[in-house]
Amino acid sequence: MALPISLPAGGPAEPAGAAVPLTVAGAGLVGSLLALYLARRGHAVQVFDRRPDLRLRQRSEGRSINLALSDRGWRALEGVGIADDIRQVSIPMHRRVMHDRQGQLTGQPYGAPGQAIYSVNRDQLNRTLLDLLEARPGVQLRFGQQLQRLDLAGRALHLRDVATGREYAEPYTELFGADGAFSAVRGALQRTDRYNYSQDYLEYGYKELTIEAGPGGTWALEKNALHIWPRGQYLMIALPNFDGSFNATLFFPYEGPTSFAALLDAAAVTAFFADVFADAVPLMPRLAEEFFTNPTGSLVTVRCYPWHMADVLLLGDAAHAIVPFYGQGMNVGFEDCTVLDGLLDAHGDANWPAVMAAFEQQRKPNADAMADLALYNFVEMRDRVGDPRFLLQKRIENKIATLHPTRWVPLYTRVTFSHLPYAEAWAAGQRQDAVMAQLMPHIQTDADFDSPAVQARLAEELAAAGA
Ligand SMILES: Cc1cc2nc3c(=O)[nH]c(=O)nc-3n(C[C@H](O)[C@H](O)[C@H](O)COP(=O)(O)OP(=O)(O)OC[C@H]3O[C@@H](n4cnc5c(N)ncnc54)[C@H](O)[C@@H]3O)c2cc1C
Ligand SMILES: NC(=O)C1=CN([C@@H]2O[C@H](COP(=O)(O)OP(=O)(O)OC[C@H]3O[C@@H](n4cnc5c(N)ncnc54)[C@H](OP(=O)(O)O)[C@@H]3O)[C@@H](O)[C@H]2O)C=CC1
Ligand SMILES: Nc1ccccc1C(=O)C[C@H](N)C(=O)O
Repeated sequence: MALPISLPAGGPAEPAGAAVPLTVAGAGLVGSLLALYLARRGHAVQVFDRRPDLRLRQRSEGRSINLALSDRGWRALEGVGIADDIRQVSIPMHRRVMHDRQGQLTGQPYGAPGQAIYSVNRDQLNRTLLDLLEARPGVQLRFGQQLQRLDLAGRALHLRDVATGREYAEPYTELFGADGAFSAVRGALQRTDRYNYSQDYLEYGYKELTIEAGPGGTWALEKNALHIWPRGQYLMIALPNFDGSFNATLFFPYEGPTSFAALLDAAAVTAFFADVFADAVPLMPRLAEEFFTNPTGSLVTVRCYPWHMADVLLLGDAAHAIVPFYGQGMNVGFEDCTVLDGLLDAHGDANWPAVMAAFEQQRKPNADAMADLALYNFVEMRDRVGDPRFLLQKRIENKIATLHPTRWVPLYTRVTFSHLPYAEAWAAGQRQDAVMAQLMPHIQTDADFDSPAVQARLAEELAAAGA
């Protein structure tokens, strides 16, 4: 294909007779899983990423090292046959464990007995996906190739070889933008007429820190739990690793009296943590060093539309970056892959315009709902989980769910342990919140739930909510 551009065409030559490949921008979690789905359908696929091959480096770069994987993500991994392998290297977290300032613990199960979210190592998951991908015929992985500009009209990628600085152009037929929250593919769509785009940064940043393993690689905190230190205006969380350590993340204001801007030296950091996270500090011997060495990440919600234009489709964080508080960002992106695969079954592998149009119509409302849910869970995690009334409310909701299992499925369960569209889960959750707002003023203790007055009220509220 002739390119209407002046840069030299380049990149590895296509093998003679090979099918024209589909192109995936980004070999992160979603790009590599998507490419695997496409390759399994018999497509030739080329994937490029600006970073070097992560399988060649010794250790991770120290950013969002582990992730919570839940049912939607598992289903997507099952679709490419690697769920069982990943399960072997993941740690189930059955409940939240909240740490108050005195080090007192309270627990809150995530779902029914046996249900859990799973802590997985980002690098390990990405490596596994890349290994599988590389083993497929017709797949070309190209690392260290940065998309600098996309020519939508000319169907051409302008790439830069990061190691050599060489810039070159390359044609594409169908392009999948899975290049993350700061997507260059999306950047090109944004410059088209009537493109809808918004980005909302929180006034908070995040810092990843380490809770060290106990003696002999044991876990110094409860292993099968996600730990939360809710402190009203900020919080710290920790997810377990296989080696006995935990990855802790501090979500903290950028500015103000209690903020990153106010903690300027090691003494200030150590004193602050000793005051507010007293039980964690003895387990964090590298706290001050890590605090000043590890980067502070920003937290952004990106909404945009359309996701599909001129043989391009956005997926994963490129289409819908959300704040991490529900532990769903990767799961949404993985569900994108399952949905796209289903649409290819329905429309056929040659009908890309129909598939891409159906994809964005189906996914956009659900991605928007998940973005709202993630912000909702921010308030829950930093503040509400520390409130005994909130924990009482959650216990009451569990009782309602046990008594009326078909009429009351908890919001967390719908989001995390189901495949219900996120928009439906969110709408049901809002109806339940309204019911609980009516009920809770009549409930001061767990036992109050059984009183005839409360039961009568519950029946009325359930009927009114159409639950
Ligand atoms: C602190 C934190 C905690 C999180 N925890 C969870 C969790 O527990 N559970 C969960 O489900 N989700 C979680 N997430 C969200 C999750 O990390 C993302 O949703 C997920 O990584 C999105 O995958 P992706 O492939 O779309 O993007 P990415 O993983 O960012 O991959 C994008 C890829 O594109 C490449 N790229 C970028 N720009 C270019 C370019 N110009 N040219 C070529 N290549 C490019 C990048 O190098 C990268 O490899 C968390 C996020 C954060 C920040
Ligand atoms: N929704 C959210 O709040 C966030 C989501 N994420 C997601 O988490 C995943 C992994 O994150 P990680 O590997 O740490 O990725 P990074 O945060 O390291 O982002 C990758 C690259 O994006 C660029 N970048 C980072 N922050 C910004 C910013 N605020 N504005 C513009 N560009 C920026 C940087 O490029 P350069 O070095 O060229 O400046 C960075 O190297 C990704 O999926 C990302 O999509 C990451 C952070 C926040
Ligand atoms: N993975 C995360 C990363 C950052 C912040 C929260 C999470 C969670 O998973 C929270 C969990 N879903 C919860 O509701 O307790």
